[in-house]
Parts: sequence; C-alpha cells; structure tokens
Amino acid sequence: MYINAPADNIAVYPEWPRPSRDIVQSLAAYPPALIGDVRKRMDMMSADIRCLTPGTRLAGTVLPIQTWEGDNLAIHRGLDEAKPGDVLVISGNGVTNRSVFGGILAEICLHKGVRGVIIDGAVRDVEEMNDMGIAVFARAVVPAGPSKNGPGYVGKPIACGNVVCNPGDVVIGDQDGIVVIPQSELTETLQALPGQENLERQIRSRITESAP
Ligand SMILES: O=C([O-])CC(=O)C(=O)O
Ligand SMILES: [Mg+2]
Repeated sequence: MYINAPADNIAVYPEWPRPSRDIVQSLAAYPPALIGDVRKRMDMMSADIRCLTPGTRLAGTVLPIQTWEGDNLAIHRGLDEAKPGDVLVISGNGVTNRSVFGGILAEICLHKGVRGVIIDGAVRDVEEMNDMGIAVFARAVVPAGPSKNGPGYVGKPIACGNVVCNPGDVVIGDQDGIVVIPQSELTETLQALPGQENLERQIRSRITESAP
C-alpha cells in the first residue's frame, strides 16, 4: 500500500483464475448493448452507474472489492492484489455522500496496469481523472472524502449496480453502461456475437436499400 494504515481488518480471498487476455480483447470489440442482446439482456448494471470519463471504454477482468460505507482502505489494500488487465469493481453499498475513489487511487491503478474502475458509490477528482485517461464509472460525484479504517473484502463476490460480480468475470463498458459476463460463459457469448452483429447489419441494409 502507498498509505500508512494497518489493513489487518481487510479480508483478502485466495487468488482466482483470470481469463486469457485474448478472449477479453475479442469481447471488447463489441459494445455492451450487443453483448447484452446475446445474453438475453441479463447481467447489465443499473443505469445509475454512469461513465464519468467521457469517451473512455472499459474491458477487463473483475477484481471485486467491498468497502465499508464511505471508507476506502479496502481499495488501497485491493490494489496490492491487482494484475494488469484487471478492472476494480467496487461495492460502496451505493453510498453517495462520501467519495471512496479519486486521482491518487487512479494513479496507483494506472501504475499497476488497471485501466478501469466501476464503483457502486461516489468518486471525486473527476477533472484530474479525465486528463489521466482512466475509465471511471460510478453512481455519483461528491468532493467529500473517505475514511481509511476498513473493514472490507478483496476478491469476494460483490454486488455492483444490481449485478453479482465474481472474481475473474469480464466487464465491458462504454457510454451506454456496463455488462458483466461470467467467466464460465465467455466462449459461448463470443461465439454468438457475430450472428447478432449480422442481424443488425441486415436491418440496416434493408433501411438504406428501401425507398424513403
Ligand atoms: O482521498 C482519497 O482517498 C480519495 C481521493 O481523493 C484520491 O484517491 O485521490
Ligand atoms: Mg484526491
């Protein structure tokens, strides 16, 4: 950790398998809306979880973190477990009057190869994070900062934007929002996507080829 604080009350769950970089990259070529369509519109996060860094997209594997309301010790501890390609998926229990994430944590993320963060809670330092190029999705923005006392969990399944997120699941996000793909369903999801893309292409050609 880059802060001086005892973190013994943050429970860190054992290491989990992460999917291959290739399959995450292949899924990232498709927008969340299309991925949701082939997944029966399931496992899509609440509309309240918004992209706060316009123009950024997010794709990676879930590193789940549970914070105590208004506290971010678990995020600092969780970043010690981060691997390049991870996305921090954080439950702040939906609390919006204390931000649990900001520019300093964003800098640690980028240093560790974590290029995206999703928070069921609030953040601050949004202008700074926009300049950094990190993708940040959250429920709210507020300047009031967090405590750093814990407790919390790292690596245990959490709820974020109404969806259960397990360690190693894949999250894809754009300006529409976030879809979560369970690790066991990555291949079947990927295989179904070209067909759905083709269906949309056919509808578009019918539009362009028809008389106005
Ligand atoms: O103070 C905090 O822990 C949150 C924050 O603003 C930052 O990470 O820059
Ligand atoms: Mg800050």
